[in-house]
This record gives sequence, structure tokens and C-alpha cells, in this order.
Amino acid sequence: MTRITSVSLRRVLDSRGNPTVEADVLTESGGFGRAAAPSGASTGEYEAIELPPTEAIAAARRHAVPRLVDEVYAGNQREVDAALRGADGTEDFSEIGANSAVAISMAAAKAGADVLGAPLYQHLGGAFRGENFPTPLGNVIGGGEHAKEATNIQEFLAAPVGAPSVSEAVFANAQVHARASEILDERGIPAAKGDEGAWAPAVSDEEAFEIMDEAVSDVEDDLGFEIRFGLDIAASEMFEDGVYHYGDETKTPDEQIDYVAEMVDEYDLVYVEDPLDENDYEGFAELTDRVGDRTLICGDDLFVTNVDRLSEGIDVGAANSILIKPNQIGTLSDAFDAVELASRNGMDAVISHRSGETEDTTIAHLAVATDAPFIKTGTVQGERTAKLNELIRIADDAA
Ligand SMILES: C=C(OP(=O)(O)O)C(=O)O
Ligand SMILES: [Mg+2]
Repeated sequence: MTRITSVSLRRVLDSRGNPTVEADVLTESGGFGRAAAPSGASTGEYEAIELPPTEAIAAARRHAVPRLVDEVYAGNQREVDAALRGADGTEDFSEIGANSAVAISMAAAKAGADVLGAPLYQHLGGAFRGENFPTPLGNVIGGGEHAKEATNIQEFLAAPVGAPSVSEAVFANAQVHARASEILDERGIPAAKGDEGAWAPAVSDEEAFEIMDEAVSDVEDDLGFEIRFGLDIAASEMFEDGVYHYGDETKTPDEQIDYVAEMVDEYDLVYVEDPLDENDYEGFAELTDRVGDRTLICGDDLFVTNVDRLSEGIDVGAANSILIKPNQIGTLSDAFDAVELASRNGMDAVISHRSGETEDTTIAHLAVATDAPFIKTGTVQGERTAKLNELIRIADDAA
């Protein structure tokens, strides 16, 4: 029933206006799945390889499509993803491109779900999923690689941890985003938006902390449930010549650890992603030791959704959380393996978008399927609201 009869690939636009790979998968009983690859700007050094879409499509047509069509069942995700790995033959998908691989992997999952008549989150997560919903981490203020002339810290993320429902959480983040805009106006600070729709004002990180704190407190008072905030520091992007660059100022790795630990306590941060360079397992371990009892220290560029890098991190206690981005590793099976390894070791897996996105909503289903405590997928702006609105629909469907 779910035998794949066709895989087609095309170039479509992503949210930055760049081309990306979209895949359509059809099965013999008429099941259909469509998915598109996202794309990062602050990519980790150890991510699977994204090829220029035209090259990725040509290579996937040559190597992967013949191994899938009439050979593999879309309902068997492990088999689909093993065929993709076999077709590629490298560790990092440098032959067919992680962009082709992830688009096909996700499209096959959707085609499998379509044939089974199950929502994607249930097909991926099983009959017992749909009970728990992730708290959305909403990017409200940001800079780094996502916006020029803005904060050094890449993302200031609202976290409505006390929201009674996923819908109320989604709307709370939108309200924090709107309140941050008012505060910027009150201070006479103009702000464009970055790649993910966060405000990108030319303010210091210190001022961004203050604005975020005020916006979160105001909306918390208004809505009557707990809202905190967190960060994606994306520190690898700041790290050069052994120090972290904050504009003209620098911090040594020890100073960076002290700074992040102080911010965790001063602002009661619930989440800190990539506080240190992607090669500094020991620094991550020291920071996790200091503040890991009261906040999530999450590895994005550190782990790149890769079980080998995660295993190294587990050995030294480098973090208590991992960011999961399917396109960093290339298939849903690999992403699930990383989630499972993390949860077997008491770590939280947070599902995430990329800064370059499409209307694809797979990660909303993935977050519910894996019981993720958080999903990072923006706050406003179409390619972000596509996932947030899908989460609201999933909650309705599961009720
Ligand atoms: C979403 C992120 O940005 P990018 O997709 O640019 O890596 C991130 O760093 O977590
Ligand atoms: Mg990150």
C-alpha cells in the first residue's frame, strides 16, 4: 500500500528568497506527501552538507530516486532513510545533499501517514502521542547572523511556560513580540526585523535583556500565567582567536561562562542555547555544572543533531538539552535517534526550525511525536506561523 511509485523534486523559494529543495512522494495506493528543506545562516561546522539546490536535485534524481521508486515503502521510515543513506554513501550527505535527503525523508513520512489515514504526529510518534504539547520558544529580539547592526546575541526567546494550552502559549508569544515593539517605540528605537521575524534593533545586549524582561513581565501580568525567557547566544559565530566578540569588547571563555551564569540568575533564564563555541565541550560542561539545575543548557551547533557528537557530550556532561534540526543530519530516522539517545540520558530534546524556512509544518508534528518540552519556531511571520498554527490544529485534533 505504501510502496513508493514516484519521487519528484523541484526548486522552491525559502523565506530569505533563496531556492530550496521540495520533494513530492507518491505511493501505489495514492498516498501523497510534500516537504521542503529549510536552511540555516548560523550553521554549525559539523552539520550535514547542504548542496546548491540544482546540484542536490540532480544528484538525488540520479542516486536516490532509483533506490526509492518501486523499492521502498513510505510507511517504513527506517527503510526510506536507509535507502537515502545508501544512495548517498557518505557520512554527511555530501553526494545528494542533506537538503534533498531531508525533503524526501519528510515527504515520505507524510505520504506514509496519508495512506494510513493518521495525522503525521501519530504516524511518527505512535498511538499514545498527542497528550503533551511543547512550549513554543518565540524569537522576539535578535541579531547575530540573522540581522545586521543588531544585538550580538542571536535570539532572545519568550517562553510561556505557564500557559494552560498551546494556543494560549502561541498567542502569548505574539503579545510579547508586540509589547517589545511598543517598548522600543517608547524608547525611540527604530527596529527592522531579522530573518525569523524578531525585532532587530541597534541596541546593546544589555538593553535587549531589559526590554525583553519588561515585555515578558507586562504580558505575564496581563495574561496571569508564567512567562519567562531564554537565549540562543549562537556563540560559535562570535568566537574568533580564542575570545568571544561583543562588538568592540571581548570575553575570554572563562569570562563568557561567568557572564552567562550571571544572566541566568539575573533574568531567571529558562533556556540557553549555544552559550559557548561548538568545540568547547569542557566549557559547556562547566556551565551546565554551574547552572544546569535551574536552566536548560542546549547544544545546537555543538551537537548538530548527530548521535556521535551527542555521545561525546554525554560522556563529559556538556549540556542537559539538545536542539533537533532534521536538516542538520539529513533524515527523520537520524533525528529520532538523537532524540532517543538524549532522552535515555535524561536530556531534553528541543525541536527547531531554521532561519531560512518554508510553509512546511513537519517540525510541529515532530515536536508532538517526540514529546518535546519546547519547540523553537519563531513568533510571527508566515513561515513561522505555519508551524505555530499547525500546533494549534494538532491540539484540536488530539483533543
Ligand atoms: C535557528 C537557528 O539559526 P540558523 O537556522 O541560522 O542556524 C539557530 O541557530 O538555532
Ligand atoms: Mg542555534
